[in-house]
Amino acid sequence: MTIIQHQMSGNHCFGCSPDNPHGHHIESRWDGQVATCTFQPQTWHCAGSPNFVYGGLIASVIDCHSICTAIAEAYQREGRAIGTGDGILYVTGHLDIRYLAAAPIAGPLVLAARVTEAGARKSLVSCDLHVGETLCAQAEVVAVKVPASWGDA
Ligand SMILES: CCCCCCCC/C=C\CCCCCCCC(=O)SCCNC(=O)CCNC(=O)[C@H](O)C(C)(C)COP(=O)(O)OP(=O)(O)OC[C@H]1O[C@@H](n2cnc3c(N)ncnc32)[C@H](O)[C@@H]1OP(=O)(O)O
Repeated sequence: MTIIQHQMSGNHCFGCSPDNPHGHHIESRWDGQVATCTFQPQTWHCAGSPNFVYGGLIASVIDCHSICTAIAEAYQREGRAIGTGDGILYVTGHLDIRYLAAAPIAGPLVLAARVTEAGARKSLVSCDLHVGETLCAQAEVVAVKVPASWGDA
């Protein structure tokens, strides 16, 4: 299955660049409809309790995974393989997360995202985050298309 981040060049993102040495290096697997991501939290990613994952980390992985899903879907809508031709870039306009259950630090966090509405300037992305059978977080993201030049170093 296509790993979205492996198809994009010039990505320096803390959450999703494969090349940022300090980043999370998330990988989003795209099947043409749904993107999935498995992220293994480390002990230092804990919240106030050592047993549960910090909410900001959850937001971070949801954010990147959802934006990369929007990018993948936009290339698909244009009939192009991800990363080919003129660059397509989206940023987060709005991120709305419901934290439904504390996420056990043992993880892994398993994310599934899909584009629910796609327009010329923005896409809406819905993302679920499970640990095991438990739905720990559910998010709605507004991904806004910006010029590819925003990705310039
Ligand atoms: C040669 C190839 C090169 C390729 C290079 C690629 C390299 C990179 C590769 C891979 C990258 C992977 C990237 C992952 C990134 C991770 C995610 C982040 O962390 S992103 C950082 C955090 N986000 C920001 O910093 C945004 C800050 N905000 C802004 O810049 C603006 O406010 C922006 C762009 C979001 C909106 O700008 P406006 O207001 O001028 O846009 P208007 O045209 O008015 O809106 C367009 C549509 O979006 C809606 N919209 C805009 N902002 C909204 C908001 N906050 N909430 C809801 N809707 C919003 C509007 O209602 C409008 O919708 P209607 O078309 O009318 O239906």
